[in-house]
Amino acid sequence: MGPHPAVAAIRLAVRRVLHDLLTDQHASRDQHAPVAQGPHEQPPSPLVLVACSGGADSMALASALAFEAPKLGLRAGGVTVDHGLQPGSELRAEEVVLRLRELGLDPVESTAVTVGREGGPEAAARDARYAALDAAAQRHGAIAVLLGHTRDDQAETVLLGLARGSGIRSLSGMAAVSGADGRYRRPFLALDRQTARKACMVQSLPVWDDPHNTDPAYTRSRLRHEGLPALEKALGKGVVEALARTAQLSRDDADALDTWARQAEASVRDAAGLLECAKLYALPPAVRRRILRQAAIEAGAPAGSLFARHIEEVDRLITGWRGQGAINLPGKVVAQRQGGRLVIRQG
Ligand SMILES: Nc1ncnc2c1ncn2[C@@H]1O[C@H](COP(=O)(O)OP(=O)(O)OP(=O)(O)O)[C@@H](O)[C@H]1O
Repeated sequence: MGPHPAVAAIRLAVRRVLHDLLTDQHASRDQHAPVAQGPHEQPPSPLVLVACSGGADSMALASALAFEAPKLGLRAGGVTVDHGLQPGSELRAEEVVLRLRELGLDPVESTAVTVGREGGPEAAARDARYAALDAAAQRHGAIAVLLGHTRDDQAETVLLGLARGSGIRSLSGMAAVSGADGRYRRPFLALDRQTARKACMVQSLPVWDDPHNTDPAYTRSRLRHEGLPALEKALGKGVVEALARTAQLSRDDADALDTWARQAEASVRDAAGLLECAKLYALPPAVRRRILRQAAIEAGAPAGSLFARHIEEVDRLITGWRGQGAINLPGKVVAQRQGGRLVIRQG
């Protein structure tokens, strides 16, 4: 008898990503000159880490990685991050370490971080977590770090982006591949959370439910427990899948527009490299605003504090010119129109 369908589904999702990783590995090895090896020196087999909170999604992911990696000649390890946000969090992290070792992962480690305040509690925890995962990947020379985000997480991310009102890039949710050199992989992005939970249940894997996931103080938690269920009630069960599909479509659209904007950018600059307002005016707004945003970032505006409303205001120097003064942007960057040129620079 084969494995339970939920277990088969999580393993297949992981197998696909491991295959992609091996293909990438071979491609990059072919590009580089072969490394001289002594007669008995065997290069260690590549290591893939799973980032595991101990929750159902990442425990399911860890179990599938432990099963699939050795079959493909890969080593499987795990990292759990102790955010130190609740009393006893270090004990829980140690428990996760034990569970991962029981699955046969090696190396396994827990890493403690200090969570700051910047950008709110969720963003601060996320920043600290990714910094720790990056460091762990480097320390162990891992070729990838797997994350347990599911289709449901993707749907939540799309809704959060929609509510921010900031364009299709934020509707494109999380990428299946991201981070430095495509280090982060999300094998479960097309898998529903129920399947991951089921896979843990039938494999008798104990899981830990993060109290933050049910804490109504967190936006994502409210969305998960109130927002999405209300949407499903109003629009039907397919809404999660539709939102995840929206993410993929939006990502493709956003990528295409970014490429278009990069190509158009050179053609709207004069001989001195200044942006010409008349040429910008002739471009579609989606392309023009991307060029303006990029120019502001290059002038020193921090991307994370540059919002759609900032760019809209700069855009009005092009499309609604009536002699406005200089516009202040984050990072002390100033945008102003001078003699048919748009000048964006640090003020
Ligand atoms: N403390 C942590 N240590 C290591 N990895 C983590 C930690 N918290 C989250 N992750 C990684 O990020 C992914 C998404 O986490 P998040 O808390 O947003 O979602 P989740 O649905 O609650 O996931 P899970 O059920 O695995 O906890 C997890 O699946 C895991 O891969």
